[in-house]
Amino acid sequence: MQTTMTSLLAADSPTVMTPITPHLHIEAVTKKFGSFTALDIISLTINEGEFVCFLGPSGCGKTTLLRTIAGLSQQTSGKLIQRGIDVSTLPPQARDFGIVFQSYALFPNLTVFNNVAYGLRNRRADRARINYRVTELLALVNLSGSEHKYPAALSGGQQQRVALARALATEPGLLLLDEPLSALDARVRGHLRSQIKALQARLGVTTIMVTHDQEEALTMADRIVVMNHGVIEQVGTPAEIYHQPASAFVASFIGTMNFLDVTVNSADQVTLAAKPLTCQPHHNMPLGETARLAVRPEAIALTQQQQGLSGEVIDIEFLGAFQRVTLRLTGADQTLLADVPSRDSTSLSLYVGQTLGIHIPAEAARLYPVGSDHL
Ligand SMILES: Nc1ncnc2c1ncn2[C@@H]1O[C@H](COP(=O)(O)OP(=O)(O)OP(=O)(O)O)[C@@H](O)[C@H]1O
Repeated sequence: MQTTMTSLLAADSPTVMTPITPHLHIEAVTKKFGSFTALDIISLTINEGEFVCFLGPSGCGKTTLLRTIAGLSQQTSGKLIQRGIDVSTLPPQARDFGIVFQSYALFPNLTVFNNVAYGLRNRRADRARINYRVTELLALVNLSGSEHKYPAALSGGQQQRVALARALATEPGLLLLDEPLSALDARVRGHLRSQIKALQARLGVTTIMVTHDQEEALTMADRIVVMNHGVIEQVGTPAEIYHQPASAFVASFIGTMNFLDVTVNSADQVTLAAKPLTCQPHHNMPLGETARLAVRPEAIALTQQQQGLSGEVIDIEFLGAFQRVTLRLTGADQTLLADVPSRDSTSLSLYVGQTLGIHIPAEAARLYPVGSDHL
């Protein structure tokens, strides 16, 4: 049980004071493989009870960071402080975590019961304690009654739930999940996603999950750490990452984003297709120069009025809840995507070849330097 309370999250609520206590400090961790830098001076604090996702494209260093936290890979420099203890040089078995890998990694020759009991036996827990704990955990992951089965007799999703129970058996302070859902088919993945999230919230165990799946990160994480080329691009809640991407990389990696060439007129004014447009205030963007304006398709409103910015519909894609409309901007060789909710599409009576007014709200339009949006 953690007793030190280092800060409070309560700014706008006088009655509810939720303590925030750091669980893990990652301090300037660098990992080199020969001359290649896989992690470049990573610093991050993960709080007690948080669900944090490391998200990024293949090769960005997220697995290396998770393995370094577990002690399965030794950092070249930097420190790891867990609950106030410097664990930087401790071997994995001396660190306080449970881990679930992508490949279920269960012992094939042990029953479900014995797989889950494994860590407890290693710690010489008594028989009654083991029975109680394994029964409790199998109930938690909805696998009561499977005690005597062998892993081969279970589905992928069931095996991963056993792996989760096994990782939690010794009540670790930290749960590490290394792409735990990526080997499963989409339906099982969706189901297990909500099960893991509910279990984590119920147990309150600090959890770090590595994923390259943005939807997984957005739906499961309290905070997302977006990584690219061994550095952290942004740390934030799913809403912050989605609505206020700190870099063009984050903007292009998460969700669908339009990037449009504009000319910078002032701190919050640009010209797009010869029309003035207000955007979020920016800093350090040279006036008179070209920049990239990022705006999400769902933020754009299409209208029958054609004053101001307009475009010709060149494609309409039906996606159920909304229609994704591709428009070519009038007076510019640029296209953009706009999502029209299905309930609004009738009033617009959309058709290819039609010219429509395009409204881009200032709060949804952000500027980035040219060339920075490439993944
Ligand atoms: N043992 C190793 N020796 C040399 N290079 C390595 C080693 N392990 C990882 N790397 C390199 O470090 C970089 C980061 O690898 P890492 O596995 O952390 O990426 P990742 O973001 O988890 O990607 P993926 O989703 O593909 O696993 C990659 O370029 C990888 O090739």
